[in-house]
Formats: sequence, C-alpha cells, structure tokens
Amino acid sequence: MTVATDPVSAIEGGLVVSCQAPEGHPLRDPDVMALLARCAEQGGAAGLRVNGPADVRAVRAVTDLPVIGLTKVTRPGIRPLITPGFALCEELVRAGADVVALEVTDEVAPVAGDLMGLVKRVRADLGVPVMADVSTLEEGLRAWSWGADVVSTTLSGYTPYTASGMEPDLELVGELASRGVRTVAEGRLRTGGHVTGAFERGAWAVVVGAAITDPVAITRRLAAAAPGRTRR
Ligand SMILES: CC(=O)N[C@H](C=O)[C@@H](O)[C@H](O)[C@H](O)COP(=O)(O)O
Repeated sequence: MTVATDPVSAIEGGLVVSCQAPEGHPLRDPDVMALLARCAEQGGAAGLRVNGPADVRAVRAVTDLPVIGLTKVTRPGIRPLITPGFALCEELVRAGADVVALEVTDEVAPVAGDLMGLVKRVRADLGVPVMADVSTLEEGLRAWSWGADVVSTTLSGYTPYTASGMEPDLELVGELASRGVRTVAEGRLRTGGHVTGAFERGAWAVVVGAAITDPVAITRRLAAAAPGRTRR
C-alpha cells in the first residue's frame, strides 16, 4: 500500500504507535507487528514506527498509514543504536518506509560518522523525510539546523549523559518546540495526561510504544502493583 500525502504533515497532532519487539520477545514476528499495526490503525493512530526492513515490509503490506522506519543495531550490554548509516536507511526505504528515523546523538557520532552528511543524504538521495532521534536540546537543535524534518525526544534518558527516569521528558519537548523545532514527544509516554501534556508544550505529534504494543511491559507494570504472596 502507498501513502498519498506528505507523511510529516499526516502525523501532525496525532498519535504514532511504535510497533516493535526485540529478539527473544514473545511477539517477535513481522506478521505479529502487522497485526499490531492494524490494531493501531483501527484505534485511530496517525502513523506507525517500525524497526527493521522485515517488519516495515510486513506493516507496509497491511496499512496506508505513514510508516516511520528505523533499524536498531544492537550492542552487547548497552542500548542499541538507531539507524547508524546510509545503507540501513536505504534498506528501510526499499522496504516501504515513508520516513527514516535515525539518531543524531553524540553517542552515535563515532559509529555513524558524518551525521550532518547522513541527514542531508537521506533526504536528497532517498527522497524521504528524516526523523532525528535525540536525547538533549543541543542534539535536537543541531539536527534541526541540518535539515531534519522532525526531531523526536526518543533518546532522552537513554544516552549516558541524560538522566533516566519513569516519566517522559516533556521539558525537552517544550524547550525544542519553543525554539521553533518541529518536535515529536517520544519515550515513556503511557497516559492520556502525558499525551495532552506533550501537545500543550507544543509537540507536533506523539509516539507511544510499550504502553500500547508490549504486553510484557504492561503486565510487568501492573504485576508490580499487586501485593502477590505477601497478601495471602
Ligand atoms: C530508546 C529506544 O531505543 N527507543 C526505541 C525507539 O524506537 C523504542 O524501543 C521505543 O519503544 C520507542 O521509542 C517508544 O517509546 P516507549 O516504548 O517508551 O513508548
């Protein structure tokens, strides 16, 4: 299936649902990701965020919603990097991604090389918008100045130099948006209050993943609130 309108405009004011499951997760199957994508579409999602060409291809086949593709490159013991190179971007577009998400962080720079060149090349040579996944205000402003079409707070709390926590970094959303950056709020959003809070701070769109598409995480959160055997 194909997307008619500009994908960045299509997600404005909307909810993007991240349909991802890492290796070893019970839902790790491109066909399952496609089912989750259909659920998201029926529920009113404006777009989808999908990891890896196989999942992008499976999701593309069942929906006309804009698909934001990324490829996580795993590293032992530490967080994966997000789409650190042009060849990965090319594969995603070939699989049907309408937007490529790639990280623009100080942490990825030694691996991905010339990040400004990467952002520009993806837009120019592949003809798709870039979503820059960042963790700080400086990274976001840099990515925006290089021509990223949208900047997402995805990695706040995940780089070694940002503080992790349970709550989404809506402060960063506000800081970026107030400087005129087209900003997506992403990372740890799990309530209606988080979504409205992000839009109140000027978000262009929001991305929600685990709170919708990861039953293991949802179960873990609710199980932690149950008293368990101590109660009996
Ligand atoms: C840090 C990182 O690699 N984040 C990834 C980016 O694609 C995904 O694992 C997240 O699920 C996504 O950002 C949505 O966030 P949340 O699942 O918290 O709603």
